[in-house]
Amino acid sequence: MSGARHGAGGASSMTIKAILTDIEGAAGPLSFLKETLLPYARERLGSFIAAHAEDEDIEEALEEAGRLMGGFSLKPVEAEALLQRWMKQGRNPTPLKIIQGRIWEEGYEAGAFTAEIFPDVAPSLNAWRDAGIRLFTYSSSSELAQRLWLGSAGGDVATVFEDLFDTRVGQKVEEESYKAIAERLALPVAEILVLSENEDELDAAKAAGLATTRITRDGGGGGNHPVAVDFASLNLG
Ligand SMILES: CSCCC(=O)C(=O)COP(=O)(O)O
Ligand SMILES: [Mg+2]
Repeated sequence: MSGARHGAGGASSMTIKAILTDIEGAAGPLSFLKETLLPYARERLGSFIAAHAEDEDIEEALEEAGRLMGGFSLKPVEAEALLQRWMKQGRNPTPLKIIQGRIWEEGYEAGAFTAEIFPDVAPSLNAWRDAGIRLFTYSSSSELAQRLWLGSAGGDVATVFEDLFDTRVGQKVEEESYKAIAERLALPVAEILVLSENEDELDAAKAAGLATTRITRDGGGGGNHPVAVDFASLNLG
């Protein structure tokens, strides 16, 4: 078998060849991000930048942060203030996500926390893969942060995924990001199903022509997209 029917969208059921899933909110609880990961990063941004400003990836991230601000070269203290502001505003620019990922790596290694994954996720992913569906993530978190999360949640869930997309392909609320991913997958947009809890992300995916399902977890309904309460109840026909 090399795909599955997606009927949740109504009359125009189509063959789904790939699933692109969000992590926080769809595959794991948003509370882990909001109550554990973000505070951990917020408290350590200053000391991490001071200690790692000359690491190649951090230096590049800081340069990119300066470019996003109009071409400034940021002193460590200015960089910290900027990143703290972006976090407060709930923004996900790539340099911030790269640096957060590196801070979380230290947290995972120190045993400060373990990621949480909903129990239906791994069995559903395995079943979809066995049905011939190609699996991908697309998260606002960096590829490193995704690998850490997937590897920490009991068994390495990362192995079922063909690739992990992050904001280097574009922001999740931008239509162009989904078109770029479809090109990378070499699949027609309508054959890719996007799973997320976030309506704005799904609106962008739908505008690009991809199939969408909102994973609600709390059982809420409404909105512009088919809804499933979890991965196990997703209707792939
Ligand atoms: C993979 S853990 C960190 C999640 C994160 O940093 C974030 O911004 C939310 O990611 P999502 O998977 O909801 O795009
Ligand atoms: Mg999410």
